[in-house]
Amino acid sequence: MAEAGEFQIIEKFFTYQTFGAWKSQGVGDDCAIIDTGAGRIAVTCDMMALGTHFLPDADPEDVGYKALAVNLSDLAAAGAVPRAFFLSIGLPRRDDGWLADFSRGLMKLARESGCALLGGDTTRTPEVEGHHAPETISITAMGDLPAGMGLTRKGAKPGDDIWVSGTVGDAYAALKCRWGAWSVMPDLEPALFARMDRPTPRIALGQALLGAASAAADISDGLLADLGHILERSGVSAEIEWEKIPTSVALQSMTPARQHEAALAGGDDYELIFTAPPSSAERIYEAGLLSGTPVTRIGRVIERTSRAVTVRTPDGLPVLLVTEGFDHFRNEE
Ligand SMILES: Nc1ncnc2c1ncn2[C@@H]1O[C@H](COP(=O)(O)OP(=O)(O)OP(=O)(O)O)[C@@H](O)[C@H]1O
Ligand SMILES: Cc1ncc(C[n+]2csc(CCOP(=O)(O)O)c2C)c(N)n1
Ligand SMILES: [Mg+2]
Repeated sequence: MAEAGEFQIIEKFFTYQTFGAWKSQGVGDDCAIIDTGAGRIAVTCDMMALGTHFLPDADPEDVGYKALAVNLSDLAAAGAVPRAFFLSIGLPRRDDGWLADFSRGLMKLARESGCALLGGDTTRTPEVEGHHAPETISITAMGDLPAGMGLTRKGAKPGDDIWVSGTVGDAYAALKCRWGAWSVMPDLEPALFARMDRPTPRIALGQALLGAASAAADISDGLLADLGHILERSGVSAEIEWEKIPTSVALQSMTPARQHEAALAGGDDYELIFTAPPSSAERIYEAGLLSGTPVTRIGRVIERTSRAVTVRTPDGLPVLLVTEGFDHFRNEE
């Protein structure tokens, strides 16, 4: 995990050997997979903060929904069945209107996914120079797995196909539009914005991939960044075909450079990216059908080379990216 920024912090300060009775596969996956003795559980922890993860004018109902959705997406990447979550929330002030909306969004997804709120913590955010730090929400979510099962980022083999669910790039494009940097036809805006506000965790697909996929991750930092995590942990490289990457009509209406940036390096997609041997292709299509989730084959795993991912285009031109994917602490040491 020799990477810059966010991942270097985790490697340097927060990667400890496990001790005690509960062991996991070690940090670096979407979930810790733990054999408790009584069974196998997957646990994840994801935070959202105003300004970093949502805009000041975001609808609090969307914020509540998304705070749980991003955690359920990590459980989906492990193939786990969501069972319970804990909510820690820091608020600068009491605002019952905001809280009622937040809670409605949160509980809607909790009910839909059968994932119960079992505890948490509520604090006022600290006051520094007369200002309270903004709203910060942290959720820890847990699910269970069949004995001995669970998807991780390790296990991709040369020759495996690379698959992605749904479409990628919309949430990033939506954020760019909201910042006023990019634009789309007004009739395409609502669907685009919904992808940023209410991501769909691919829970049923993740479970259907158990025993069929060789490695999996959810796309939060960007397709290339999260595929990069699979490749690194599996000790392999990849070739991707740009024209196979599934994108929405809204994204396709933008310039090729913007499509590349959003789909490959944008993030906030909460789609699953996974690998599987070609002999499992029928099972993967079946998993997509059973879970009602589109799945697309976008490339293949190759032996490790000096380059983690090569993106091929029909005209053979290289794909130039202005960003390498989301990293909270890039270029900051
Ligand atoms: N402060 C921390 N202490 C211990 N482990 C951490 C810490 N922060 C992150 N990790 C672990 O490092 C790995 C990468 O974390 P990261 O938050 O990037 O997860 P992710 O699934 O790639 O992204 P996302 O959280 O957006 O789904 C995970 O296994 C996570 O549990
Ligand atoms: C206001 C605002 N600014 C930026 C973004 C984009 N964004 C924030 S965090 C993240 C990656 C996953 O985060 P994490 O690693 O913390 O789970 C992305 C793509 C947004 N949604 N809202
Ligand atoms: Mg994840």
